Amino acid sequence: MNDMWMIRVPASTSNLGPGFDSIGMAVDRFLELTVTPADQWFFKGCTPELESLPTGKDNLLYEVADKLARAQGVSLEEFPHHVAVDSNIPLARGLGSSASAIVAAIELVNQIGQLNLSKEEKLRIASLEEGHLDNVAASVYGGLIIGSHREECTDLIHIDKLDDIAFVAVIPTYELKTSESRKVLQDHFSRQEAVEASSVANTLVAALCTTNWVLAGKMMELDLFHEKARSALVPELQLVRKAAKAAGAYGTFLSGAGPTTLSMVPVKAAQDIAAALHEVVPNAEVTILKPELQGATVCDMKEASLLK
Ligand SMILES: Nc1ncnc2c1ncn2[C@@H]1O[C@H](COP(=O)(O)OP(=O)(O)OP(=O)(O)O)[C@@H](O)[C@H]1O
Ligand SMILES: N[C@@H](CCO)C(=O)O
Repeated sequence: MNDMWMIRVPASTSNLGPGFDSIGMAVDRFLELTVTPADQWFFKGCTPELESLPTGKDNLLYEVADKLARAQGVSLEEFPHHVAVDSNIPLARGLGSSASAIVAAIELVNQIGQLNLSKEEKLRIASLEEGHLDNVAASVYGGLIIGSHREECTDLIHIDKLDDIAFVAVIPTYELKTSESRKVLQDHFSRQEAVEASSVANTLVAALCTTNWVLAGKMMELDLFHEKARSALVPELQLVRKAAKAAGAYGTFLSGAGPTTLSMVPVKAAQDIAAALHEVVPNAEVTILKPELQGATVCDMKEASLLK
């Protein structure tokens, strides 16, 4: 890569209701790193939100990159770079900002250290770093991913037949850290609860894989793994769900650990459903997101200008 180059990583939603920690989808918001050789490492946030993040080696991007570099026998110290960090993925809203940073960091080391990591290797490294695969896998692969991350192995299926659907996102002004949102989760399920919860998840997967959006939307609203426990942290979830369904949405779910809610909708109805939801939650940002089929990419600045 010549003097200046770019890493572009899509945002992601995850869970999609009952696909807890195992289903993710990339959406058309992006983290973009512009990387230039320099005499020391420096991370410059290009938005007010990102300007609040560390500029040095305590930035998550460097922390993840350095951990991988050391494991691969690469010394980042010897290859300092200036990294301009731009992103329209809000922090702590359930749209995978930290996951996009983890994936970007892996791409950074892969490029600087000329590691030639495969997508599967990037997936494994990112899933081990994040602790679950849903957001990071969607950011690596793009599209829809359905997978299982276990101590010994990470497996997934990648789906990119996602025509005719969009998401109406309701992004509240308040933050909800994933770490906080995971603290309220139920630790134990009875056999009957586990069987019912997994039956809903299995049917969601089958519906997504066969583009049966009506059935997928129904299953998205029947989660038993996490949304009930989290509804106290995101009080508007039921209100949005009811209003979105009345306006023609397939279904509404908590995006990742929240607080953003996503309503899966027919593309042609997206604008009308967004207007209906804006009425219901006037203080939140209501916006339309589309599935993003392109996963993380590294390119020179000429190619980068074509991506916009
Ligand atoms: N684009 C980024 N660049 C550098 N560091 C980031 C970036 N996004 C997130 N981080 C780091 O990760 C931490 C957690 O990220 P975030 O605040 O987005 O919450 P989250 O709950 O992990 O994820 P989500 O964004 O899905 O809600 C942040 O406090 C920040 O230190
Ligand atoms: N599956 C994770 C996603 C976090 O972004 C959770 O729900 O906690």
